[in-house]
Amino acid sequence: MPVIEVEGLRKTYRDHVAVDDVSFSVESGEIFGILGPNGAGKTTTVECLTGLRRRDGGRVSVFGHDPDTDRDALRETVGVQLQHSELQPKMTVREALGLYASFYADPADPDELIDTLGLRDRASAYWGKLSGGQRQRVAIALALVGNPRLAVLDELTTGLDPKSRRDTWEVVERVRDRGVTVLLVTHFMAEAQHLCDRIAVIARGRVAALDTPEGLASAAGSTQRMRFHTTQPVPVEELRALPVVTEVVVDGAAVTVRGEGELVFAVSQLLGAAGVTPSNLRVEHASLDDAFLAITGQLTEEAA
Ligand SMILES: Nc1ncnc2c1ncn2[C@@H]1O[C@H](COP(=O)(O)OP(=O)(O)OP(=O)(O)O)[C@@H](O)[C@H]1O
Repeated sequence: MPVIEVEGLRKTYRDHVAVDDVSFSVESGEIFGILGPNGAGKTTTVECLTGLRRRDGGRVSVFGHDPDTDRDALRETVGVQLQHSELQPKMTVREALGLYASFYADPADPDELIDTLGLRDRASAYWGKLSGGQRQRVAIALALVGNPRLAVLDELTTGLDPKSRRDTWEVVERVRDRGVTVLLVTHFMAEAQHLCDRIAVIARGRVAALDTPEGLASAAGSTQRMRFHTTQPVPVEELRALPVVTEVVVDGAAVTVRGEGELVFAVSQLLGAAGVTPSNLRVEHASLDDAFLAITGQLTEEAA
Protein backbone atom coordinates (compact mmCIF):
# COMPACT_ATOMS: atom_id res chain seq x y z
CA MET A 1 0.00 0.00 0.00
CA PRO A 2 1.39 3.46 -0.82
CA VAL A 3 2.43 5.62 2.14
CA ILE A 4 0.69 8.68 0.68
CA GLU A 5 -2.24 8.78 -1.72
CA VAL A 6 -3.57 12.12 -2.94
CA GLU A 7 -6.43 12.39 -5.38
CA GLY A 8 -7.89 15.62 -6.74
CA LEU A 9 -6.57 17.73 -3.83
CA ARG A 10 -7.95 21.27 -3.84
CA LYS A 11 -7.31 24.19 -1.50
CA THR A 12 -8.35 27.81 -1.84
CA TYR A 13 -7.51 30.86 0.25
CA ARG A 14 -10.67 33.00 -0.01
CA ASP A 15 -11.10 33.30 -3.77
CA HIS A 16 -7.49 32.37 -4.60
CA VAL A 17 -7.02 28.80 -5.81
CA ALA A 18 -3.65 27.69 -4.35
CA VAL A 19 -4.03 23.97 -5.17
CA ASP A 20 -6.40 23.22 -7.98
CA ASP A 21 -6.22 19.51 -8.71
CA VAL A 22 -3.25 17.54 -7.38
CA SER A 23 -2.96 13.75 -7.47
CA PHE A 24 0.03 11.49 -6.76
CA SER A 25 1.06 8.60 -4.58
CA VAL A 26 4.29 7.90 -2.70
CA GLU A 27 5.58 4.37 -2.14
CA SER A 28 7.30 3.18 1.02
CA GLY A 29 11.06 3.87 1.08
CA GLU A 30 10.97 6.46 -1.71
CA ILE A 31 12.45 9.93 -1.71
CA PHE A 32 9.63 11.69 -3.53
CA GLY A 33 10.17 15.25 -4.72
CA ILE A 34 7.67 18.05 -5.17
CA LEU A 35 9.27 20.58 -7.47
CA GLY A 36 7.81 23.78 -8.82
CA PRO A 37 8.17 27.52 -9.19
CA ASN A 38 7.32 30.03 -6.44
CA GLY A 39 3.67 30.06 -5.51
CA ALA A 40 2.91 26.82 -7.39
CA GLY A 41 1.14 25.32 -4.37
CA LYS A 42 3.87 23.02 -3.03
CA THR A 43 3.77 24.08 0.63
CA THR A 44 -0.01 24.18 0.67
CA THR A 45 -0.03 20.62 -0.68
CA VAL A 46 2.27 19.26 2.03
CA GLU A 47 0.41 21.22 4.72
CA CYS A 48 -2.80 19.49 3.62
CA LEU A 49 -1.01 16.11 3.78
CA THR A 50 0.29 16.67 7.28
CA GLY A 51 -2.94 17.98 8.78
CA LEU A 52 -1.67 21.55 9.16
CA ARG A 53 -4.33 22.80 6.75
CA ARG A 54 -7.80 21.55 5.92
CA ARG A 55 -8.37 20.85 2.26
CA ASP A 56 -11.45 22.05 0.38
CA GLY A 57 -11.71 19.03 -1.87
CA GLY A 58 -10.22 15.72 -2.93
CA ARG A 59 -9.04 12.68 -1.04
CA VAL A 60 -5.85 12.32 1.02
CA SER A 61 -4.58 9.22 2.79
CA VAL A 62 -1.32 9.01 4.76
CA PHE A 63 -0.62 5.54 6.18
CA GLY A 64 -4.33 4.91 5.61
CA HIS A 65 -5.39 7.93 7.71
CA ASP A 66 -7.13 11.10 6.61
CA PRO A 67 -5.03 14.01 7.93
CA ASP A 68 -8.14 16.21 8.31
CA THR A 69 -9.94 13.86 10.66
CA ASP A 70 -7.14 11.66 12.00
CA ARG A 71 -4.36 14.08 12.76
CA ASP A 72 -3.50 12.48 16.08
CA ALA A 73 -2.91 9.11 14.41
CA LEU A 74 -0.29 10.72 12.19
CA ARG A 75 1.55 12.59 14.93
CA GLU A 76 3.65 9.56 15.85
CA THR A 77 4.41 8.44 12.29
CA VAL A 78 5.03 11.66 10.37
CA GLY A 79 7.92 14.06 11.07
CA VAL A 80 7.63 17.51 9.54
CA GLN A 81 10.33 20.07 8.87
CA LEU A 82 8.68 23.22 7.62
CA GLN A 83 10.21 26.31 6.06
CA HIS A 84 11.77 28.74 8.55
CA SER A 85 11.68 26.77 11.81
CA GLU A 86 12.11 29.00 14.85
CA LEU A 87 13.08 28.05 18.39
CA GLN A 88 13.82 30.00 21.55
CA PRO A 89 17.20 31.70 20.93
CA LYS A 90 18.48 30.59 24.36
CA MET A 91 17.63 26.93 23.92
CA THR A 92 20.55 24.63 23.17
CA VAL A 93 20.50 22.01 20.44
CA ARG A 94 20.43 19.18 22.99
CA GLU A 95 17.65 20.83 25.03
CA ALA A 96 15.51 21.32 21.92
CA LEU A 97 15.88 17.71 20.88
CA GLY A 98 15.21 16.50 24.43
CA LEU A 99 12.06 18.61 24.64
CA TYR A 100 10.73 17.42 21.29
CA ALA A 101 11.62 13.80 22.13
CA SER A 102 9.44 14.08 25.26
CA PHE A 103 6.36 14.61 23.04
CA TYR A 104 6.63 11.09 21.62
CA ALA A 105 5.95 7.62 22.99
CA ASP A 106 8.94 6.02 21.26
CA PRO A 107 11.40 8.78 20.37
CA ALA A 108 14.81 8.46 18.74
CA ASP A 109 17.88 8.91 20.93
CA PRO A 110 18.65 12.67 20.73
CA ASP A 111 22.40 12.06 21.10
CA GLU A 112 22.38 9.59 18.25
CA LEU A 113 20.58 12.12 16.06
CA ILE A 114 23.08 14.79 17.08
CA ASP A 115 25.83 12.51 15.79
CA THR A 116 24.00 11.50 12.61
CA LEU A 117 23.43 15.13 11.72
CA GLY A 118 27.00 16.18 12.46
CA LEU A 119 26.00 18.43 15.37
CA ARG A 120 28.19 16.92 18.09
CA ASP A 121 30.36 20.03 18.58
CA ARG A 122 27.28 22.31 18.53
CA ALA A 123 25.13 20.24 20.91
CA SER A 124 25.52 22.76 23.75
CA ALA A 125 25.26 25.83 21.51
CA TYR A 126 22.24 28.13 21.67
CA TRP A 127 19.84 28.08 18.70
CA GLY A 128 20.38 31.85 18.42
CA LYS A 129 24.10 31.29 17.81
CA LEU A 130 23.82 28.66 15.07
CA SER A 131 24.61 29.23 11.40
CA GLY A 132 21.91 28.76 8.75
CA GLY A 133 23.25 25.32 7.84
CA GLN A 134 23.38 24.22 11.48
CA ARG A 135 19.79 25.41 12.03
CA GLN A 136 18.66 23.42 9.01
CA ARG A 137 20.30 20.32 10.43
CA VAL A 138 18.64 20.88 13.80
CA ALA A 139 15.31 21.32 12.00
CA ILE A 140 15.82 17.97 10.27
CA ALA A 141 16.78 16.38 13.59
CA LEU A 142 13.57 17.73 15.14
CA ALA A 143 11.58 16.23 12.26
CA LEU A 144 13.22 12.86 12.96
CA VAL A 145 13.21 12.82 16.76
CA GLY A 146 9.81 11.10 16.93
CA ASN A 147 11.20 8.16 14.91
CA PRO A 148 8.78 8.85 12.05
CA ARG A 149 8.11 6.47 9.17
CA LEU A 150 7.58 9.46 6.88
CA ALA A 151 9.69 12.65 6.94
CA VAL A 152 8.33 15.73 5.20
CA LEU A 153 11.10 18.21 4.42
CA ASP A 154 10.13 21.60 2.96
CA GLU A 155 12.80 23.82 1.38
CA LEU A 156 15.46 21.79 3.09
CA THR A 157 18.52 23.59 1.74
CA THR A 158 17.27 27.04 0.78
CA GLY A 159 19.80 29.60 1.93
CA LEU A 160 22.60 27.09 2.45
CA ASP A 161 26.04 27.29 0.85
CA PRO A 162 26.98 24.50 -1.60
CA LYS A 163 28.98 22.53 1.01
CA SER A 164 26.18 22.60 3.61
CA ARG A 165 23.70 21.69 0.88
CA ARG A 166 25.70 18.60 -0.06
CA ASP A 167 26.13 17.63 3.63
CA THR A 168 22.37 17.93 4.08
CA TRP A 169 21.74 15.72 1.05
CA GLU A 170 23.93 13.06 2.66
CA VAL A 171 21.84 13.30 5.81
CA VAL A 172 18.64 12.79 3.82
CA GLU A 173 20.13 9.74 2.11
CA ARG A 174 21.10 8.31 5.50
CA VAL A 175 17.54 8.89 6.72
CA ARG A 176 16.15 7.00 3.74
CA ASP A 177 18.68 4.20 4.33
CA ARG A 178 17.10 3.80 7.76
CA GLY A 179 13.83 2.94 5.99
CA VAL A 180 12.12 6.33 6.34
CA THR A 181 10.03 7.49 3.37
CA VAL A 182 10.90 11.09 2.47
CA LEU A 183 8.66 13.73 0.90
CA LEU A 184 10.89 16.58 -0.20
CA VAL A 185 9.72 20.00 -1.38
CA THR A 186 12.34 21.86 -3.34
CA HIS A 187 13.06 24.68 -5.77
CA PHE A 188 16.39 23.22 -6.72
CA MET A 189 16.74 21.08 -9.79
CA ALA A 190 20.13 19.69 -8.74
CA GLU A 191 18.66 18.68 -5.39
CA ALA A 192 15.71 16.91 -7.01
CA GLN A 193 17.98 15.20 -9.51
CA HIS A 194 20.46 14.08 -6.87
CA LEU A 195 18.04 12.84 -4.22
CA CYS A 196 14.65 11.94 -5.63
CA ASP A 197 13.46 8.60 -6.95
CA ARG A 198 10.45 10.34 -8.51
CA ILE A 199 9.39 13.94 -8.89
CA ALA A 200 6.01 15.60 -9.23
CA VAL A 201 6.39 18.96 -10.98
CA ILE A 202 3.65 21.25 -9.69
CA ALA A 203 2.71 24.37 -11.64
CA ARG A 204 -0.27 26.62 -10.98
CA GLY A 205 -1.78 24.23 -8.47
CA ARG A 206 -1.65 21.16 -10.70
CA VAL A 207 0.72 18.24 -11.30
CA ALA A 208 2.22 19.15 -14.65
CA ALA A 209 4.47 16.06 -14.85
CA LEU A 210 5.38 13.07 -12.68
CA ASP A 211 8.31 10.80 -13.42
CA THR A 212 11.84 9.79 -12.45
CA PRO A 213 14.45 12.54 -12.94
CA GLU A 214 15.75 10.67 -15.99
CA GLY A 215 12.23 10.22 -17.38
CA LEU A 216 11.48 13.93 -17.03
CA ALA A 217 14.73 14.88 -18.76
CA SER A 218 14.23 12.48 -21.64
CA ALA A 219 10.64 13.69 -22.11
CA ALA A 220 12.16 17.13 -22.70
CA GLY A 221 13.46 15.62 -25.92
CA SER A 222 16.66 14.20 -27.29
CA THR A 223 17.85 17.68 -28.20
CA GLN A 224 21.59 18.26 -28.25
CA ARG A 225 23.51 21.48 -28.54
CA MET A 226 27.06 21.76 -29.91
CA ARG A 227 28.98 24.92 -29.23
CA PHE A 228 32.42 25.75 -30.59
CA HIS A 229 34.66 28.58 -31.70
CA THR A 230 36.35 29.05 -35.05
CA THR A 231 37.81 31.97 -36.98
CA GLN A 232 37.50 30.07 -40.26
CA PRO A 233 34.44 30.51 -42.53
CA VAL A 234 31.66 28.19 -41.35
CA PRO A 235 29.68 26.27 -44.03
CA VAL A 236 26.38 27.44 -42.53
CA GLU A 237 24.10 26.38 -45.39
CA GLU A 238 25.63 22.90 -45.60
CA LEU A 239 25.21 22.53 -41.82
CA ARG A 240 21.56 23.61 -42.03
CA ALA A 241 21.01 21.10 -44.83
CA LEU A 242 22.02 18.17 -42.58
CA PRO A 243 18.86 16.22 -41.66
CA VAL A 244 19.91 16.01 -37.95
CA VAL A 245 20.40 19.79 -37.61
CA THR A 246 17.52 22.02 -36.54
CA GLU A 247 19.30 25.35 -35.98
CA VAL A 248 22.66 27.02 -36.65
CA VAL A 249 23.60 30.30 -34.99
CA VAL A 250 26.88 32.10 -35.76
CA ASP A 251 27.80 34.97 -33.45
CA GLY A 252 31.28 36.21 -34.41
CA ALA A 253 33.63 33.30 -33.73
CA ALA A 254 31.03 31.46 -31.60
CA VAL A 255 28.93 28.84 -33.34
CA THR A 256 25.94 26.95 -31.87
CA VAL A 257 24.38 24.02 -33.68
CA ARG A 258 21.21 22.38 -32.34
CA GLY A 259 19.82 19.07 -33.44
CA GLU A 260 19.36 15.46 -32.46
CA GLY A 261 20.43 11.89 -33.22
CA GLU A 262 23.92 11.59 -34.72
CA LEU A 263 24.42 15.36 -34.52
CA VAL A 264 27.99 15.32 -33.22
CA PHE A 265 29.18 12.81 -35.80
CA ALA A 266 27.46 14.51 -38.76
CA VAL A 267 28.63 18.02 -37.83
CA SER A 268 32.21 16.93 -37.08
CA GLN A 269 32.40 15.10 -40.42
CA LEU A 270 31.12 18.11 -42.36
CA LEU A 271 33.45 20.53 -40.58
CA GLY A 272 36.39 18.17 -41.22
CA ALA A 273 35.55 17.97 -44.93
CA ALA A 274 35.33 21.78 -45.09
CA GLY A 275 38.71 22.10 -43.37
CA VAL A 276 37.24 23.88 -40.32
CA THR A 277 38.91 23.14 -36.98
CA PRO A 278 36.55 23.85 -34.05
CA SER A 279 38.02 24.87 -30.69
CA ASN A 280 36.40 24.78 -27.23
CA LEU A 281 33.89 22.23 -28.52
CA ARG A 282 31.15 21.44 -26.01
CA VAL A 283 28.14 19.15 -26.36
CA GLU A 284 25.10 19.57 -24.08
CA HIS A 285 22.14 17.22 -23.78
CA ALA A 286 18.58 17.93 -22.68
CA SER A 287 18.57 18.22 -18.89
CA LEU A 288 16.07 18.34 -16.06
CA ASP A 289 16.35 22.13 -16.37
CA ASP A 290 15.14 21.93 -19.97
CA ALA A 291 12.31 19.67 -18.82
CA PHE A 292 11.32 22.08 -16.04
CA LEU A 293 11.34 24.98 -18.47
CA ALA A 294 9.27 23.06 -21.01
CA ILE A 295 6.77 21.95 -18.35
CA THR A 296 6.36 25.13 -16.31
CA GLY A 297 7.46 27.83 -18.76
CA GLN A 298 9.90 29.06 -16.08
CA LEU A 299 13.57 28.67 -15.34
CA THR A 300 14.67 27.22 -12.01
CA GLU A 301 16.59 29.40 -9.59
CA GLU A 302 19.91 27.78 -10.52
CA ALA A 303 19.44 28.17 -14.25
CA ALA A 304 17.98 31.71 -14.15
N1 LIG B 1 -2.15 31.65 4.15
C1 LIG B 1 -2.34 32.07 2.89
N2 LIG B 1 -3.31 32.96 2.60
C2 LIG B 1 -3.54 33.36 1.33
N3 LIG B 1 -2.84 32.92 0.26
C3 LIG B 1 -1.86 32.05 0.48
C4 LIG B 1 -1.55 31.55 1.80
N4 LIG B 1 -0.53 30.67 1.71
C5 LIG B 1 -0.21 30.60 0.39
N5 LIG B 1 -0.99 31.43 -0.34
C6 LIG B 1 -0.96 31.59 -1.81
O1 LIG B 1 -1.24 30.33 -2.40
C7 LIG B 1 -0.39 30.08 -3.51
C8 LIG B 1 0.42 28.82 -3.27
O2 LIG B 1 1.31 29.06 -2.19
P1 LIG B 1 2.31 27.94 -1.64
O3 LIG B 1 3.06 28.55 -0.50
O4 LIG B 1 1.59 26.69 -1.42
O5 LIG B 1 3.26 27.78 -2.91
P2 LIG B 1 4.73 27.19 -2.98
O6 LIG B 1 4.77 26.42 -4.26
O7 LIG B 1 5.08 26.45 -1.75
O8 LIG B 1 5.59 28.51 -3.11
P3 LIG B 1 7.10 28.82 -2.60
O9 LIG B 1 7.98 27.96 -3.43
O10 LIG B 1 7.24 30.28 -2.92
O11 LIG B 1 7.16 28.51 -1.14
C9 LIG B 1 0.46 31.33 -3.67
O12 LIG B 1 -0.14 32.16 -4.65
C10 LIG B 1 0.42 31.98 -2.30
O13 LIG B 1 0.54 33.38 -2.42
